[in-house]
Amino acid sequence: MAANQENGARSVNSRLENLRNLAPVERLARVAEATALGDADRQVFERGGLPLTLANGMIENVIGTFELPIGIATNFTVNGKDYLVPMAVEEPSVVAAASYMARLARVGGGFITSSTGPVMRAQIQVLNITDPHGARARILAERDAIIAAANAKDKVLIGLGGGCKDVEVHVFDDTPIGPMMIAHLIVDVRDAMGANTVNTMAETVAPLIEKITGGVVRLRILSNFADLRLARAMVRLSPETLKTSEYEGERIARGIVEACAFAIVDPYRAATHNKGIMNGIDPVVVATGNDWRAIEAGAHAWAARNGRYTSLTKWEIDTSGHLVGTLELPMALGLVGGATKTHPAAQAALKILGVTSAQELAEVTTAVGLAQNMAALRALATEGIQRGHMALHARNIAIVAGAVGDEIETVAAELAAHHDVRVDRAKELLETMRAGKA
Ligand SMILES: CC(C)(COP(=O)([O-])OP(=O)([O-])OC[C@H]1O[C@@H](n2cnc3c(N)ncnc32)[C@H](O)[C@@H]1OP(=O)([O-])[O-])[C@@H](O)C(=O)NCCC(=O)NCCSC(=O)C[C@@](C)(O)CC(=O)[O-]
Ligand SMILES: NC(=O)C1=CN([C@@H]2O[C@H](COP(=O)(O)OP(=O)(O)OC[C@H]3O[C@@H](n4cnc5c(N)ncnc54)[C@H](OP(=O)(O)O)[C@@H]3O)[C@@H](O)[C@H]2O)C=CC1
Repeated sequence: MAANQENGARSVNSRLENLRNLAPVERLARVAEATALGDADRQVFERGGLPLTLANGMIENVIGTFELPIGIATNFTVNGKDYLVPMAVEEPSVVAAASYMARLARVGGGFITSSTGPVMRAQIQVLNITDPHGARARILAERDAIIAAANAKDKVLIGLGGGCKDVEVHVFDDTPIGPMMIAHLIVDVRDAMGANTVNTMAETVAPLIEKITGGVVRLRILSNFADLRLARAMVRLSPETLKTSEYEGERIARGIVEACAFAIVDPYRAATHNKGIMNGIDPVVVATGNDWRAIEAGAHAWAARNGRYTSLTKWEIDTSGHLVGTLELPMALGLVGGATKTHPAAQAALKILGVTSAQELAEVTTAVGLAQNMAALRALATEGIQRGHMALHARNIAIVAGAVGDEIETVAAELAAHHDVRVDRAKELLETMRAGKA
């Protein structure tokens, strides 16, 4: 079904059946039709996303560009709206897994999400003070003047309803270099990721902070522990939806809850469990031109916020026997700023996604993280990860072994069918195939 663009609102049907069986060019046509993607944006994907001239303006000492595949996760419904989700990632089975869980979730209405406002913290480190608590009191007494100074320069952000909203002070009485006072600017960055925005504010108010405290300011930089900028996703599935030909739905639900309990108590497992969540989140962050290091830093800081590294998700069974999954984490994503506007593929990806605010982007991305975690736990708690993952990884192995063109699918299918996904086996198969043709 084509996108409905009436009144600026867009409605997409994300259940693009059979997309997996099309050639990439046919898939692009189908996605473009479904999302009413214009010719210029389509061409971005056909030709390769980033011209060298633009790349050269983005970072230093550019010698070329580095490409990743971009796939579309289908079936997502978030807060009653369908999304086709662009994911830029090198790992097989990630896009398939997200699409699969989104297909199951949509039976019960999809994902429910919410978020806080787009609020970031900038930190200003103040040294050489013998009375850090007195300095704290002086800063808080001058709160309004500090906010006014921070907001003096960024007229665009203020015009959009954003800007510095508050000042917090954290005192560390005992550090390796003596007492330290850290002032935080609490800034609503609207649709930006906000790092440059808040860094500029922190540098602007630093002389005022020195004057008020009598100390010396050193670092003036945002915190990637964006604990005031949280996104949340929730999903609820019936056992009937979860069941497969091999496993009862109740068994799968219980297996997912047990797997999550393992990650809640054991940091060795939590690291892998959370990596599985980031398997869903990072590809959307990359595809939309956002800063994935910032998202990773925020996620893991949040996972360790109570002093012990733990699971980012929670999986439970409610009183009616439904599986309920939740994910909450910092999600500092922008629709403007950074590379989001510079990179043509990021712009085209945002059009496919059809989000209209940074908060909406953060919420959809969090729903993808939750779906990805569910896929991994469902597989791990039942048949194991290797069947589904290695079957799709087999194409990679075939390429490593030297397969080209049609040989890739043929060799991969043979490897997967015998659950023997190894490069040396792929080479043997190739030799046999080529000898047979010669
Ligand atoms: C891989 C699947 C989905 C196969 O699962 P399956 O049961 O073989 O799939 P299926 O053929 O029955 O298809 C079911 C749906 O999956 C999707 N799907 C299925 N195949 C494709 C494909 N080729 N291309 C596109 N979409 C695909 C698609 O949505 C399809 O529905 P349809 O739309 O066809 O009605 C499943 O085994 C799975 O979800 N496995 C988990 C995979 C995973 O988690 N991968 C991440 C990499 S492993 C890792 O790094 C993380 C980890 C595991 O360590 C994290 C942790 O430990 O927690
Ligand atoms: N630790 C970290 O994570 C760090 C990350 N970075 C990098 O910073 C970049 C992101 O910074 P960011 O501040 O988002 O980028 P930009 O400075 O590029 O963009 C933000 C600016 O865009 C303007 N703007 C226009 N429309 C809007 C809108 N709707 N909402 C909000 N602002 C709007 C604002 O004002 P105006 O037009 O007046 O500029 C705002 O200050 C990323 O590239 C990131 O990698 C940098 C330093 C550290």
